[in-house]
Amino acid sequence: MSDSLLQSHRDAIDAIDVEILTLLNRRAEHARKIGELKGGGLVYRPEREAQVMARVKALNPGPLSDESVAKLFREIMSACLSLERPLTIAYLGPEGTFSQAAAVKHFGHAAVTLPCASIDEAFRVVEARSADYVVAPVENSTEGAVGRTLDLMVGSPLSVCGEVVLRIHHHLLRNGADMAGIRRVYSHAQSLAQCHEWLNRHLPAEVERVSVASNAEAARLASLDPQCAAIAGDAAAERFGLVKLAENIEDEPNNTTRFLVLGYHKSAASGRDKTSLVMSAQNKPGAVHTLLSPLAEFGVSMTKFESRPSRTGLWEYVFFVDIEGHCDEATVNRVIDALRAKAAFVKVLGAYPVAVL
Ligand SMILES: C=C(O[C@@H]1C=C(C(=O)O)C=C[C@H]1O)C(=O)O
Repeated sequence: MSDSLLQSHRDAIDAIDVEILTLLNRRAEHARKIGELKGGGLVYRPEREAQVMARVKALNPGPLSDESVAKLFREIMSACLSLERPLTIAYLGPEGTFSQAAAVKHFGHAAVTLPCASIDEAFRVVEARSADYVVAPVENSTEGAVGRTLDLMVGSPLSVCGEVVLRIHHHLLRNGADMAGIRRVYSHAQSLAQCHEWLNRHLPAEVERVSVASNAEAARLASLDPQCAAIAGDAAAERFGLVKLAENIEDEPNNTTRFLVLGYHKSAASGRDKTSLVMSAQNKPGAVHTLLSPLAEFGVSMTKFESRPSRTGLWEYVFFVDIEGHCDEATVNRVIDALRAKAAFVKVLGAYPVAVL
């Protein structure tokens, strides 16, 4: 490669960077003006952000991938929004958990993330208005529902206003160079379960598996004791300076966790939304079938169905149902009315844009 050719490309990049900088700041000025129009009220608009991301993906001429472009715009919007007011996002800590990674994926790096000791506490700080939104795991593709989040949503005054889908990669981490002499492996119970087969194949049976409150806590414990290892992700490995002895050890290669974003504000319709509901059925044969019949009647698709024991009676259940569309749209609205006519209890947990990234 000739030096002059290289230099000419670098000169072109320098000139383009000046243009990008000007345009970014022009964009930020508009966002700031919008903030003023909002008068210090609701600043974050999930439906608008989803539309901006979907639009740039659709318009993207390449060679950058649609995903790269969406990620860049996520950060641009995060920085623009922080000019209005930085958002505080509560999550199940400590720092380095997948919940924190999900919060950053959804709100970008300009948001302030607030680690909490439990999912309960993360809900409570938002309910008490000490943080703006909570990002909580709701289901994993290998392990199924996160019961605590579902239970909390039933009684919480917060509404779901977004979802985040995160690919989960687990690594075996240690404060040491190889696998010799590991006595104990720490991780969150869900992660131990997600790596169960790998652990059976690669570690002696006598190695103790100890479940702790989070993967980041597991990494912290492993960083203190060289006889111990942890199963956790990249963020925790970096945060506690651990060596990755084995990468991507999850049994299911498409291991993915879905998180929900909840706050006091509702999301308006974006054009591509989901509505999450919880309802109860009477305890008699065919009750669930009858309960769900309005969905078929109105041609509304269900993207999730999950049952949980209700806290009110033995062998009574509540059902968590996600449907396509926004509850403000006519058809979805009519379906919800029809469900209310059949179910003992229906609560709309929230309506929100389908995850774009
Ligand atoms: C600028 C706005 O406020 C925020 C920032 C956005 C952006 O940078 O594009 C989009 C939605 C809001 O979260 C807006 O409401 O349009």
